[in-house]
Amino acid sequence: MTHSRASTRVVIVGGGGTMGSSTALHLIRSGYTPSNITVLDVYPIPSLQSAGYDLNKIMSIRLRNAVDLQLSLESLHMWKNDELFKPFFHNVGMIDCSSSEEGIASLRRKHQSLIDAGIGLEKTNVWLESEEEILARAPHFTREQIKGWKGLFCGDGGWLAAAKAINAIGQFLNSQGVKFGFGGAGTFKRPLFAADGPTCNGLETLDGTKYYADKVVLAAGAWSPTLVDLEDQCVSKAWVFAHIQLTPREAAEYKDAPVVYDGEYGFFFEPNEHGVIKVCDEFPGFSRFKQHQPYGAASAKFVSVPRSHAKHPTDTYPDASEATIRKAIARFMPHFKDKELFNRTMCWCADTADANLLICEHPKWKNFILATGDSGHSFKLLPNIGKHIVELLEGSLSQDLADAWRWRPGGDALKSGRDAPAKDLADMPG
Ligand SMILES: Cc1cc2nc3c(=O)[nH]c(=O)nc-3n(C[C@H](O)[C@H](O)[C@H](O)COP(=O)(O)OP(=O)(O)OC[C@H]3O[C@@H](n4cnc5c(N)ncnc54)[C@H](O)[C@@H]3O)c2cc1C
Repeated sequence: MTHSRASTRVVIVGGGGTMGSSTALHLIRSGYTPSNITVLDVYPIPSLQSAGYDLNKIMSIRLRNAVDLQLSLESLHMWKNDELFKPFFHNVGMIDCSSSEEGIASLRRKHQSLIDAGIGLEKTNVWLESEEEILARAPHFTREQIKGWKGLFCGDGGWLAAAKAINAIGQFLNSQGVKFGFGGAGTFKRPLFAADGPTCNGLETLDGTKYYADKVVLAAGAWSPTLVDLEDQCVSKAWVFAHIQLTPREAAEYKDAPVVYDGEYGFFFEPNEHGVIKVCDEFPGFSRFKQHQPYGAASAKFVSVPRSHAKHPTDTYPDASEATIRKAIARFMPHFKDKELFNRTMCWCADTADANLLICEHPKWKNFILATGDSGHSFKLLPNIGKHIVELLEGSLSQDLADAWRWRPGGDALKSGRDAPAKDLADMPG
C-alpha cells in the first residue's frame, strides 16, 4: 500500500536530538500531518543527552568533499535566513590558526581549497599572515600570545546557540500537534516487524509501549550502535569541555570575539549572556568498549557504549582532560588560567570510518531508516539535514548523498580519519 504525505505515520527515535528534531521539522514543512509524527526520546526535547545539548557549537564551511560543502552552504543559508534558526546564529567569524609549521601548511591548503571551490568563498575567508592582521580581528589577544600564529579568518563562521535552537524546534513541533513520548515511553527497545518478516512496522519502547508506523527513523546519535547492530560502522566516542565564569567587565572585553580554533590546543567561544566561556581541547576522542548485544546482533560483542551525563551528572572527565583544557586556557586566555572550571562534561558522537553520515534504509529491515553516523561536525546541519532525511523516506534523495551515506561496513571507525585512534576511558585515570 502506498501512502500520501498526509497519511504516512512516522516515528522518530532520538527526536529530542539534532538529526531527529530536524527530521520532524521537515516532515511538517513537507506537508506530513503533525498528529501522524511521533517524536520519541529518553529526555524531553532538547534532550539532556543529545550532543547538541550545549551552549554553543561552531558554524563553519566544511570543504572536505563536495557533499560536505553542499550541506554546509545549505545550512549557512538557513542559519542566516530561516526565521526559526536566525536568532541562534552568531556570525562573529572564526579564526582557524596554528603556530606549527605543519598546522600552518595545512591551513594554507584549506585556504587554497576555499579559493579553488570557485564560488567566491575567498571574499569572506581571509588569510591572516601578520600579527597585525590577527590582532585586528581579535584585539583581546596580546602580541606576545599570537607570536608565530598564522591562519584563516572565516567570515561565514561563528557559533550556534545549540540547545536553544533545538528547543525552538521542539516548541514549534509542540505548537503543531506532533505526538511525543519521553522517559520509558520514549526509550527505544526494539523494532517491530510485519507478518512478512523483514518489513518494520513500528517499535517497542522500554516501558512496553508499541508504536506502529509506516516509517521508523533511528536518529539516536552515539546510542545508535548500542540499540541496533550497525556492524561496527559507527564507534561512539566522547569529547570533553569545561566552562569558566567571567566578571561582567571581563566578559565585555570578549563580546563578539570570533571563535578561536587551534588544532593543537582546542578552541573557545565568546562568553554567553551570563559571562560563561566554554573551552574545549582537541584530541581523537575517548571510547568506552564493553560487551553489549545490540538488537540484530547474533551475540554480545564489543561495542563502545556512551555513558550519559544526564543519568550520571557527577561524571566529569579523565584527569588528563583537566590538564589539556587548562593548557588550552593558558594558551588562549593566560590571565584566566587560574579560574575555577565548572560543568566539566563529556559529549558523545558516533564516528564513522570515513566521517560521512550513515543515512540510509537498513539493508535487511524495510522502512527502518538510519539517520546517524558522525564526525563531530553535524550540529551545524540542524536546519537542513532533516530535509534530506525526508527525501530518503520518499525515495528522492540525490545519488551523491545516497552514495556518501550508504550502508558500508568494513572501515576503521575507531580511528575515523584522525591522526590517532581514540583511547578507551577504561584506560584513563580520573
Ligand atoms: C564535544 C563536541 C563538540 C562538537 N562540536 C561541534 C561543532 O562545533 N559544530 C558542529 O557542527 N558539530 C559539533 N559536534 C557534533 C554534533 O554535536 C553532532 O554531530 C550532532 O549533534 C549529532 O546529532 P545526532 O542527531 O546524531 O545525535 P544527538 O543530537 O546526540 O541525538 C541523539 C538523540 O538520541 C536520543 N536517544 C539515545 N538513546 C535513545 C533511546 N534508546 N531511545 C530514544 N532516544 C534515544 C538521545 O537522548 C538524543 O536526544 C560536536 C560534538 C561533540 C561531542
